[in-house]
Amino acid sequence: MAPTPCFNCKEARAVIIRPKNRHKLCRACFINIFETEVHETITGANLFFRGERVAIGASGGKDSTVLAAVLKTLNERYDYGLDLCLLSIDEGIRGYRDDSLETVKRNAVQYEMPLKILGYSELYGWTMDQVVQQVGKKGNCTYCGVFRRQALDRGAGRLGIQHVVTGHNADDVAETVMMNLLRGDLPRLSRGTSIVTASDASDIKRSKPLKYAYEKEIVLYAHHRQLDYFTTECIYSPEAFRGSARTLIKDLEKIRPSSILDIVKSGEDMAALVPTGVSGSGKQMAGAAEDESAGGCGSGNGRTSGGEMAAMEKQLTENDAAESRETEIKISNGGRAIRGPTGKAVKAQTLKHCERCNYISSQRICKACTLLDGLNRNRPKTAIEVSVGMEDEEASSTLMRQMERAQLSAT
Ligand SMILES: Nc1ncnc2c1ncn2[C@@H]1O[C@H](COP(=O)(O)OP(=O)(O)OP(=O)(O)O)[C@@H](O)[C@H]1O
Repeated sequence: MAPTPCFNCKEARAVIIRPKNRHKLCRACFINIFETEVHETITGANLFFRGERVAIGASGGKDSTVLAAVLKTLNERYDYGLDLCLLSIDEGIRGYRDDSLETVKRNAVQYEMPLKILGYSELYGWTMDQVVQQVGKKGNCTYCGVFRRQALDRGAGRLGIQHVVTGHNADDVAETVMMNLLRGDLPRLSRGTSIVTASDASDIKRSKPLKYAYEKEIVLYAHHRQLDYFTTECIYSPEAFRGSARTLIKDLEKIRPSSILDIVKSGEDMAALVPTGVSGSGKQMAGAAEDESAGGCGSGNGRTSGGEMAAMEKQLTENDAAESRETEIKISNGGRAIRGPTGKAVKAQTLKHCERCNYISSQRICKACTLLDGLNRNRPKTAIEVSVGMEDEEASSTLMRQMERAQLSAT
């Protein structure tokens, strides 16, 4: 059978069926179309200004690696004039983040971008391994998510950078829309849909240049550009509700590929109904700093039903091998109040700074400090349990330090 020509250039052989619209494309056209679409997202939303310093939230996974590669390409091709760097948060998960950070270090060399790594242990006095030891696997994603959002802001602050971009893609956004729709939280749905989250109270703006890129296309792009990225998923379990929303999105995509973008668009339309003081999108927002969709992690874990993405990556590798042999807010419509997940009418949030750490928060004490309080209260018990069986000098001095810290936090 004669090879199918590329839908775009009509010349080269098509080797990719685009997940977004089923067009058959050659490698070069697919790469070019993918990059052009991200460029259009960037220019359409006026994401950057010339001379801007931008930190790429880099986890070493496919999304942020593709984001770094595409931004480098577009910055050169269209002369954006951006000063790009990589910012990685080390959550302290042995056997996962330590390995993925090795990938980020290689990416820093490959893309000639400076890299800053900031750890939870340095910022909070806890690694995620210690948190999980204390709280168990269930619910640990909440700690990790809250800590990471703040860590990205703090990392950017230390670098004197005011814009952090993350690799959240269309699937992530659709998932957030779905989750918040199912729990009846329109303000949060609106924040998760917004391409930019920024706050009057914070210098740090966050954005998602891959907002309209399908996860499957990100994998294809990474594969066809032979990018160096880390595939292992987080060893701790994902939040069950998020996992179910993911499965639902993936199932819908199988039946109707446009579902993902349709859900994103519907989310945007619904977001438009939410007044900015409530939604927190745009520059007037409140509370987005602490919003769960803002800083990752959706956790790659459980992202796809039945490890679909892993299977796709495996298939791609196999194909390659084969190839080588070949205030109460009313909406205008009806004047009904916007309701939050508890069914109560949502009031416009007032921005404050956390009394402990000064981070932006709609509460007196921010979420991270509240979580840390709980962890630190139980620290002496953990410190003793953790150290059972540790006999060397280093172990006992670690124990002493932990005990001292626990005592300090208890006073
Ligand atoms: N440890 C981290 N350090 C810096 N940025 C991070 C980190 N974890 C997540 N992010 C940012 O948040 C985005 C979404 O994270 P999430 O864990 O949901 O990702 P993912 O879809 O598996 O992304 P990736 O493929 O980039 O790991 C990432 O693309 C990245 O930009």
